Amino acid sequence: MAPERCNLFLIYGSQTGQSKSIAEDIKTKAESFNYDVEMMSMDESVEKMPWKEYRFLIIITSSTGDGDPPENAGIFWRKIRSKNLGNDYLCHLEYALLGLGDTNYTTFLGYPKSVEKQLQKLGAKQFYKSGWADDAVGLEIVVDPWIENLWPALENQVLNPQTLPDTIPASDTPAEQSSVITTPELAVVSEVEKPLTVSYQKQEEELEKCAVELANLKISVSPLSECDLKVPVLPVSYLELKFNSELMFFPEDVLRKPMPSSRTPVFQAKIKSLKQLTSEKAAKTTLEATLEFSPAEIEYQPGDSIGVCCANCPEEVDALLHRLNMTEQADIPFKLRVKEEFAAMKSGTKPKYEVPSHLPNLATLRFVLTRCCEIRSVPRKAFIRILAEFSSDDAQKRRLLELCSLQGSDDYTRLVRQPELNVLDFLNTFPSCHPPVERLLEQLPRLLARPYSLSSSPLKDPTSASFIFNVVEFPIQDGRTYERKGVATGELSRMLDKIKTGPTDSVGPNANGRGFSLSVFLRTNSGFSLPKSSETPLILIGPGTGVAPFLGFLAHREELVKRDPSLTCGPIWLFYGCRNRDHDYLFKDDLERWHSMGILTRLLVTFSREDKPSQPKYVQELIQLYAASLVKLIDKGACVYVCGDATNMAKDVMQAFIAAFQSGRQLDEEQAKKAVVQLQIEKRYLQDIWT
Ligand SMILES: Cc1cc2nc3c(=O)[nH]c(=O)nc-3n(C[C@H](O)[C@H](O)[C@H](O)COP(=O)(O)O)c2cc1C
Repeated sequence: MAPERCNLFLIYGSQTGQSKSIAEDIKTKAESFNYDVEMMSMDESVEKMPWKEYRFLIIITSSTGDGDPPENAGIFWRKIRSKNLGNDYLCHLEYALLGLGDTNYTTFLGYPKSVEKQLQKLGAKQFYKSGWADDAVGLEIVVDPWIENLWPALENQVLNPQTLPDTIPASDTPAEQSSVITTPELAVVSEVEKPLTVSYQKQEEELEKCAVELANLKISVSPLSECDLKVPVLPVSYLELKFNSELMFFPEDVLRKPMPSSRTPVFQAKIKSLKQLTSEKAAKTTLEATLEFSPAEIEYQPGDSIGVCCANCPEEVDALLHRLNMTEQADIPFKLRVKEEFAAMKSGTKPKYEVPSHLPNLATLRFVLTRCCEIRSVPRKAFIRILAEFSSDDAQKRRLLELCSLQGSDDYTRLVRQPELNVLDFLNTFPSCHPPVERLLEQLPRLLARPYSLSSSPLKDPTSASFIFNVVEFPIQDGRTYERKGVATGELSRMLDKIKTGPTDSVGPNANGRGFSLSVFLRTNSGFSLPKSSETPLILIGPGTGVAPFLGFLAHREELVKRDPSLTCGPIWLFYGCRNRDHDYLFKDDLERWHSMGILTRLLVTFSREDKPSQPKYVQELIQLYAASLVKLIDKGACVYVCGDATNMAKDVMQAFIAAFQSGRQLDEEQAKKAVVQLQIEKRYLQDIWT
């Protein structure tokens, strides 16, 4: 309980919705403790600067791009760095900060760390140790205990303001960060749920029945199966659905609305072509989509990407509706609102509960589950707590409680998060669980647009743009109860199947029925664009589909040279990697043509699955081979661009450049690392990478 009526200012910076959803949880919990909470994005908070009416500030923010602010936190960042702010500008503020990042990125927690330093510079005092959560191992490992311990810290601070700890400076290295996140003083003190006793004999009978791959998800072992559990508080049920077949629902009105992450309008782009680039023998299937639009709708630059507002797989939505026993109501319009008891508010105050912003007030279940909700999202622990509540079988209920408990954190990470299970996997695995659909709508996050780097140049054709992607596939294993493809890549591959098997006229979903279309918006990426001068040497590293933006760069250069043959151009080196030259050497003809024209100075390709021991397998090995020339190019002002997999490739490539600087400039490892960091600071080592 809040020791006195107390205001909290809660702000979030979120690119893909995780920080926002954590902030929402904190708000709910804070209100249950009787705090008054004002919550908004970091950018929205700028108008309220300098927050004079608040004493306590809670910040939840992630890092995106390459240690950059999320899209709703950039204005905030500019504001707190304004030169005219004095060192005491925020000295009245006491803050707690939770940073979200991913150790796969070289600038782990870049933005939250920078925010913390800047807050301290402006005089803000830390009242609770910052939490640094790592998406690579599971955010909840840090987030859950950080939230649990926030309340005693806050209460203590309200009661004993003199005990404000000395501000703990933001740490810089990942090693320091991980020691912070695992610190034992974050031990949880939470409400203890009355332990549930269940018959384990029954569980053993179940074990025999269930498939081996589900056994671990469904069945626990001692000591977890025997201990008392600390589980999350059951979230309030606040939404209400009222079906009314006389209501009229127009999906187009909802689909035209901008996504929170889109700075540019969402529009319908026709698919001009969709084709498979890889041979049937290739291990991965790569497709190329070309979109058609009017130049007024989108004006892009090479290096930009496109956000595809995708739809969930219809069969999966059907299965979910069926499992929720809602098939018959699937297409009946409904009105969605906050239950009366929660909507009630004092005049002038904000309501405690609102219909989530990604859900329309009027829609059908099929529509919201197809277009609005991320039905593939990994259920958070609070959601699993709800699933437990609606399970009639004691053993299943107990197992669900274990999976969301503090004691079951390892199981949650290993059995739920790592295999990326979703709510349908849970409903399939726990057949006695029958949650009302409103509970899903309260918990499922927004279906996010999927970004793809554009692989074309507007100079070649301003009315079209292409992107390439691998069709992601997840087999039935590790608890996944059905086979699936990626959401957007699956949707595009289903379109391709229809194109292959029938005339597009009969199946096309767009207005005139002639073909297919996609809801898209442009995502500019000024941090990955071509240098202003065509004379700057370029070192491009993009194995697999990471080559996409570089195809745009090269097509752009080709057009520039066509328009002005006297243009002076610096050298371009491309490091590209495939598995096998016969199956997935994408854009071979274009690349060789650019090479023979002199647009591309060096075309260096590795083939990782060809049995030729003397040849390098991966791009980083090629970089090592050409280290001396690359260092010379960098000394002449070259920009290095890296695009593709963040988990291994980007780290190995950076390591290869560190080694190149060591040998090329006779530096020790520390000095070589600093040289790469210096390149990053000068915006000459640029990354567009993904996990
Ligand atoms: C395109 C992209 C870029 C990212 N860049 C970074 C980064 O530079 N540093 C980092 O620590 N985490 C990075 N991350 C990881 C996110 O910060 C992490 O997944 C976080 O949980 C996302 O929270 P949000 O949904 O609130 O934005 C990146 C994630 C994506 C998708």
